[in-house]
Amino acid sequence: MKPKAGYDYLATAAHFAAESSTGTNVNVCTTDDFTKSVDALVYYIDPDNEEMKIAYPTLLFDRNITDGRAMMCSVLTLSIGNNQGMGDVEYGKIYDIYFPPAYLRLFDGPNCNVVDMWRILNRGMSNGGLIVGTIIKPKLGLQPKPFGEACYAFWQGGDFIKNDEPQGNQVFCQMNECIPEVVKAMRAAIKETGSSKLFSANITADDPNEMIARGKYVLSQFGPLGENCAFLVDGYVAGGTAITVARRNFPSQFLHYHRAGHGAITSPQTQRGYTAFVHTKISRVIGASGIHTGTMSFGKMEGDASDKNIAFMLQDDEADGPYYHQEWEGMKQTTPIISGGMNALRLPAFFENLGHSNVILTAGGGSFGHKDGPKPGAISCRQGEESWKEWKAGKFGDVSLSDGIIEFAKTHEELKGAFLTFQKDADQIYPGWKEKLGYTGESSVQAATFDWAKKAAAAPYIGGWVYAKTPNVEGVYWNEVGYCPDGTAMNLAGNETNHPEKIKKDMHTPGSTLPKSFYMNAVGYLPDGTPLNRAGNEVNHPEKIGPDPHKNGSPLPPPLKGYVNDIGYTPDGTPMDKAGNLSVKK
Ligand SMILES: O=C(COP(=O)(O)O)[C@H](O)[C@H](O)COP(=O)(O)O
Ligand SMILES: [Mg+2]
Repeated sequence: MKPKAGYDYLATAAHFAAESSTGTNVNVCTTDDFTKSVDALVYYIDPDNEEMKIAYPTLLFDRNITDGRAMMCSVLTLSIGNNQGMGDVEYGKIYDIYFPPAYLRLFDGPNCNVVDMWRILNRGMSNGGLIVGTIIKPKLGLQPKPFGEACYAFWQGGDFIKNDEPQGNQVFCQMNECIPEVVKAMRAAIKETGSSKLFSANITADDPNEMIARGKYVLSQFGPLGENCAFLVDGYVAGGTAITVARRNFPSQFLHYHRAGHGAITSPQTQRGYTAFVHTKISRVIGASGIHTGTMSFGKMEGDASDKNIAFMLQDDEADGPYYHQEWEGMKQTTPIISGGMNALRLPAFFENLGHSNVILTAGGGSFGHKDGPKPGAISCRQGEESWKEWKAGKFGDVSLSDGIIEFAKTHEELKGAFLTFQKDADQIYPGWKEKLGYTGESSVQAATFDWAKKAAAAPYIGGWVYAKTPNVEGVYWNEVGYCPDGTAMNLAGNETNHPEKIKKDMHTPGSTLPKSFYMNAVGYLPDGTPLNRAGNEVNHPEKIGPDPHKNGSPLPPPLKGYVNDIGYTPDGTPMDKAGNLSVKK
């Protein structure tokens, strides 16, 4: 904390503590002995280094009326509330915060974390290693079908996909069309790869009811794959309350804390607020399963190699912050999610700095930017971990980390592909890589030369479609294709088994395209009048834009599966096809 010019350090510090506890700028006649017992106390000052330490009696902090538990918004309202705008304070920022264990226990803490992901991925319960993940890119602008195809393509090699933090229910990619595509892609990918897959769906909203509605909808679509589904919450912009809404309403789902916006207060350029360390520590207290921790200077976002202390504070049972030693007394870990400009080439040094690879990676550009596409992009990241482990185990002899990784790349196409794709990184991190890998090309290989959508669509289905019930309807029940979690193909699942004579061929073979889908928004217009065949990512592919399927006065497309109420009877016995407005239909 720094006082404004002309103000005494101790007096300002005391005012700061008073304003964040029992006091105001003057003495008030209502203060009594009890009030004084809950004053926040300044117990240390070092004016030269602009440091002060304040002890808050935990009694000051508000508790729930529902269950007596603590709430972080109260801690923050006091510790980083009014004091941020006081006339005698130049600036004040929290660099560390300590929670006495008895008080810490009153917070929810995480219920799930990477351990659950390892279990779902059949990697045991400890040291399961890197979760190779991505973010669906472009950040916005994909419609449901290409979104599902992007998931399908990445899951061929990777484990985990998250919605990018602004993706939700945009008009061109509504949840009720997009999520089924994701589930379809997940089912097919699980079958093909024989490995489980994970998806983190963004349920952030202003309204807790909306968040809960989104969460319930997503789970209803994932069905038996529910545990493969995490919920992403933009925890800085929507606030800790949104995190708690997710933590308490969906305690069994991995709670993915995205921190977009945090730089406004945590950046080292900012003299107010609190640091990324404090922000991240708080996320464990309130129950995030995983939080973005930046890349500790190895990626594109602000950060420092010493930020590994953030990871220790999140994952260890006791750890040192810059000022305080925290005991977590068994509170589960929050898993660091490393993200922001990461790719396979940057991973080995990152792991070496951290000392382990038990973290979640989300590499958007690092996967979808790989010259050969998202599958090799994902595999290259996994190889980034493997190569570091092999180097550490001495497999390449007494060579530098950089030389060890190059050695590994000689026999691993995907990692080699990362060198060819991310040449700028390769030049910086792996000097001499071109000669050592025998690469003679001059110009940089442009990322995204790979048309993953085309490739995903290349292999046709064997056997064709069996649901030609209504020739006009391209739509199908999306769960007619895919697999149950135990690998049972949908054509052999459920009541189909009672009618073996009717069982058709499995419509999906490894590598085959996902089934055609009919989107209710494939026909129609955005509020500004843009026809949907020219909306969103379609404009990036003018060669693919088809005619607008709707003309003035033309009939609307047939419904997917009829009206739910076109069969049956009303309570007075009227058949549904004669009820309501159908009774006047000629
Ligand atoms: O979309 C991305 C990264 O995309 P890409 O992998 O293409 O760079 C994330 O939102 C950032 O990681 C946020 O930063 P942080 O993780 O520091 O909160
Ligand atoms: Mg993002």
